[in-house]
Amino acid sequence: MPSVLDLRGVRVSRQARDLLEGVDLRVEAGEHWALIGPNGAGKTTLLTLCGALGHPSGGTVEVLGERLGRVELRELRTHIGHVDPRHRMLGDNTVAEVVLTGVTGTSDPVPRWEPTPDEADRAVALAESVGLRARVQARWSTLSQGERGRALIARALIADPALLLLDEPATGLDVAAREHLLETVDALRIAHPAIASVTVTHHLEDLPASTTHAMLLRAGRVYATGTSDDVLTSDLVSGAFDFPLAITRDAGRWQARRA
Ligand SMILES: Nc1ncnc2c1ncn2[C@@H]1O[C@H](COP(=O)(O)OP(=O)(O)OP(=O)(O)O)[C@@H](O)[C@H]1O
Repeated sequence: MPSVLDLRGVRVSRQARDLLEGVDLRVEAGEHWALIGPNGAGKTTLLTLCGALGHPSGGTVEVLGERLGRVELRELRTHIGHVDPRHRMLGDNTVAEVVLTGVTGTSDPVPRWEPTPDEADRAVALAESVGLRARVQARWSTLSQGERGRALIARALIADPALLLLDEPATGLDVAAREHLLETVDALRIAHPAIASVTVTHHLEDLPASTTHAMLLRAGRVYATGTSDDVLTSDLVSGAFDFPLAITRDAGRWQARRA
């Protein structure tokens, strides 16, 4: 079986600057990766390639066994759930409508497109599974930031993705909403054991306990990569951030403070 993600020697250049250089990343089914690094390290740029939203300037990127550059990116994207906090929509859609845009792969409901009864049922079931049972018909403008984050996870899951990408899913959430979200992510990893995921975060505290692997990026290069316990050490994280940090792991969760 091909890897879910296989990136080799990847370079991304913009305006004569390398945003990524020499990046290798292989993600297998059932693995849950954290992508960590200081501002501007290239995390979002790397996630863009994983999500088949762009091509590398050099090296090769295979997503779900398909080589970028040789396949239609749009089709490939239907197998990827991408939870992006910058997700924008034009209309004030309901939670159920937002979840269903995961079927059409669009930001807003497609005019004259109707879900099958099965798709409509699945949208409601997924909204319920992320704790939005009472909010299925609520409009986006009335949702809290935590409810929006959970609605976007349900949207990402409706197409049964093999790969889930989470870009700073906990940003802007209060502590209770964050814990709720992390429980949701842990639970879905148990419910869908074959799914692979990559989560970008600035804060180790925002990583679900089910995180299996980590990559530290620094200035567009891989600083460390491997299992989360090998990579999320005080020495390596301090090196990546150029700041003395003490990393601890307690009951599966990580914490960082000044060393
Ligand atoms: N289209 C572009 N043209 C030029 N530079 C870009 C472009 N997109 C991103 N950059 C630059 O590339 C670098 C990496 O950006 P990226 O968003 O991938 O970093 P990041 O690790 O996600 O950062 P942050 O933690 O701040 O979100 C940054 O210095 C950014 O300014």
